[in-house]
Formats: sequence, C-alpha cells, structure tokens
Amino acid sequence: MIKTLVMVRHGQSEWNLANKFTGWVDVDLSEKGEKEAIEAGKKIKEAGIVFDHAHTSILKRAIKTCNYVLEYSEQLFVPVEKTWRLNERHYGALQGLNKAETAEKYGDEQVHIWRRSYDTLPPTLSEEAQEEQLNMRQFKNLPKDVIPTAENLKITLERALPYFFDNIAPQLLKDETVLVAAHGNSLRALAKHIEGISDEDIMDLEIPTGQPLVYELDDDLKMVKKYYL
Ligand SMILES: O=C(O)[C@@H](CO)OP(=O)(O)O
Repeated sequence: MIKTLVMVRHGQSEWNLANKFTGWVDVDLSEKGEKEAIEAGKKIKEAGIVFDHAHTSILKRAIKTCNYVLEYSEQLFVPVEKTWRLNERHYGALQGLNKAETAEKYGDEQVHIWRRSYDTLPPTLSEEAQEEQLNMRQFKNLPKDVIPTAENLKITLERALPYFFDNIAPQLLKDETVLVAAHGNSLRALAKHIEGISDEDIMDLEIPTGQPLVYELDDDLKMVKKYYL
C-alpha cells in the first residue's frame, strides 16, 4: 500500500526576506510567509489530504507554518511533535550575515560551496556566540554535545535521519499520513534519503517556501512519486 508523506518548508521568514543566513536563529515568518503557510493549508484541504501525525522543528517559523497548515486544512487537532532534529542546518558564524554581502567579500563560488556543498562546513560560531546559544531557553534542555557550532548538509542528515527512522517511518509503515513542516536544508536532507539522491546531485535540489511537497512511498519507504500541490 502507498504511504503518504507531505513536506512543507516554512513560509518566507523575515531573514529570507532580508537575504540573511538564518540556521538556528529563531526568526519569525514574514507577512508573505504567513500567507504562504495559509495557502499551503488550503491546498492540502483541497487535495483532501488527511493527516494522522505532524512533526516540526523547535524554531517558530516552522512551528507556525505547521499550525497554519493544520488550521487551514481544518485538522488542528492532529498531534504535533517538535524536535531539534528537524531544525534548519546550523550556519555557524555565517548566521545573521547578508548572503549578497558575504558573496562580495568571499566570492560567489565560496558562498555557493558553503550553502550547497554536501560536506563543507561553514565557519563555526565564536565562543561568545556559542555561550549565548547554550543559554537560550529552547536549547537548554538539550545535551551540550548535540548543539552544533556549524553544520553541513551531511551532519544535518545524520542528525535528522534517526528521527525519521524512529518517529516518522513507524507511522508511515502503519499507513498513517504524515506532515513534516521544517526547513530548506533539513527537508533537503530527508529528501536526499527518500529519493536516493547522490552527494553531488543534492547540490541542485531546492525546496521552495510554503509549497506542499507530496511523497508517495512504497513499503520500503522509497519514493514512487513526488509532486507539489
Ligand atoms: O539561511 C538559511 O538558514 C537557509 C534557508 O533559508 O539558507 P540557504 O538557502 O542559503 O541554505
């Protein structure tokens, strides 16, 4: 039997709009982002998709998107689990910098490598920024060892996949329909696994904000079909 997993990247955030590296910084949705998330919910309702479970990160742009999607598809009662493992990939010392200005300073190629290469790490957070991060309430109950100072897509995949295997996959295997509302790079990581994309080809995969991406999966949770609503 075909299993259905719907991924939604959060709607445009304030820092997507400002063209800043965001990562684990907890920025809000922009006005456009809220509209995108509402539209995503309406499309899911029109498509008649009925969720049994929803999963999101511990960052408000994804949490709010998840809530808007459930609200506007009239299924706000669906249980939602929040996990740091679905957080955006941590952008290290690039967080808060403007992407265009960073490209002017370091060159387009370097910035493209930082943004899209599978295994190149961006520069890590300063000690001061690390300390600040450790004191943030939403990260305080996480073991220090799992809080990154910078991540590439490979590390993002390695921390997102255990959650997929332990929490999402068992639900899909019971033929339950699952929503994952998360981030550009945490969703690229899951997509890499589900679609079997190579380390090279994953550089070209972009997931747009607020567009529901439907995966139909076989009994081994491999992709049979994917489409955007
Ligand atoms: O800034 C970020 O955290 C991400 C997602 O918006 O950006 P990028 O597309 O450069 O990986």
